[in-house]
Formats: sequence, structure tokens, C-alpha cells
Amino acid sequence: MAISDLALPAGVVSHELQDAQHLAVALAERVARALEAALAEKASVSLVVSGGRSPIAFFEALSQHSLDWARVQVSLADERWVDTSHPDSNEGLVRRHLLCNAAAQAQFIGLYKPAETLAQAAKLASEALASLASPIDVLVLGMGNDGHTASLFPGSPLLSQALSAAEATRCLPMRAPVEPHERLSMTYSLLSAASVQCLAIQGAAKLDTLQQAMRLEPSQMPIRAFMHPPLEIYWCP
Ligand SMILES: O=C1O[C@H](COP(=O)(O)O)[C@@H](O)[C@H](O)[C@H]1O
Repeated sequence: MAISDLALPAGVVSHELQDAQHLAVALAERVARALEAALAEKASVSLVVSGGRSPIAFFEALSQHSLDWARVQVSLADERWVDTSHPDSNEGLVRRHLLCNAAAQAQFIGLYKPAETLAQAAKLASEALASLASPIDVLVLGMGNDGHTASLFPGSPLLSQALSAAEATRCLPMRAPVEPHERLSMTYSLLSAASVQCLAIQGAAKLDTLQQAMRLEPSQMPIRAFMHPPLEIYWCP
């Protein structure tokens, strides 16, 4: 199966690339052009990216684009509640692979906050996100095989609040079924207002997940909540 075989909702654009490296380069080009267009209009622009295993090549390609990075705020759609030196830290990943080369000049707003509880950390992250240029200019999402995106996990206790279009909180504590369980996630209301929204996925299993998501509710597979324009999907086998 290829992405062109999926009956995506009207207006959702898909791009099929030959492999992960071509996907990374094409997505970096799309994001750089979108940031450039936003920078021509505004003093400060925002880029929100996702963590996980897949975005490293994309981060490295994007970091080499020549942009006025000092006016770009970079943040994360979600974070694992672990110290930034932990191998599972999304902030650590972004610092190592994106905030380097030309992009070393970008301003980073992280979600990870040391606190007594995950709920307190989410509150601190929400407060920090008040300085993020909103609406988000460019959002890059990933997706797990269970249909989660950001850290909006099926079955997580606060999922319905996090998916509510009326939610005013920018970040909520979430629980993942896999370690590290304690997560911080931007809420759907913040993420879904992004002007440019890209979803980067690789492999047949993730296409199966997308196909299933189209028949399910966002509470069952949260990626479903984003499957409408302006979503652009970048996929490779
Ligand atoms: O846990 C997470 O998983 C998803 C997908 O990650 P990947 O490892 O399959 O690339 C990611 O989008 C999310 O940000 C991350 O925290």
C-alpha cells in the first residue's frame, strides 16, 4: 500500500518520497520555505516539532537552511518528563540535531520543567508557552502506531480535555502506555491553530494506522483530530 491508496479527507495533501532521507530533505525544504514566508510578515515566528525516533534526519537537514533563525522560536509538541540529559528527552534530541549549524541562533522554549509532580510541570510549561508566537506558524507532527500524535495517547486520563477545541491550557500532563510514561503535551487547541501543519511518517504500519484512524474517533486515535486541511502528510515506505 502507498499513501496514494488512502482516501484521505478532502483537502488533506500527501507527498510520497522514495526513502527516509528524501523525506527529510523535502520536509526540511517545505518547513524552511514556510518559515521564510512567515518571517517576511512578522518579527518573530514559531516552529513546533515532534520528538521520537524518526525526525533526526529532518532536523539535521533543516538546521542547515539559511534563515533568520534568531527570529525563530522552536518548541516541542510534546515531551517526556525526564531530565534533558536523558536519552528519551525530546529537548535533548532537538538540542543535538536541530539547534546547531545555522539554526543554532534559534530561541528554544522547552516543555520539560523539574517540579514535584507532572501536573505542576505541565502548569509551568503552559506558562512558558505564553511567550510562543501564536498561532504557531509551522507544526511538524509525528504519529505512533497506536494513533497517538504529540503525547495525546489513547486512554490517557486527560485525553478528552487535551483534545477539546475549547481548551485554554497550552500544555497538559499525559500518560503513555510505554516508558517513559509521564509526558507533557501541547493541547489540540494550541496545535490545531497552526498555519502550516505537516505530519511525517514512515512505513506501511503507519499507513495502516492512518487508514484505521479515518474510521475512528479522535479519542480512539488522536491523530484523527488533525486529519483535515491544512494537514500535509509526508510519507515514505
Ligand atoms: O512518543 C512519541 O512518538 C511519536 C512517534 O515517534 P516515532 O518514534 O515513531 O518517530 C512522536 O511523534 C512523539 O513526539 C513522541 O514523543
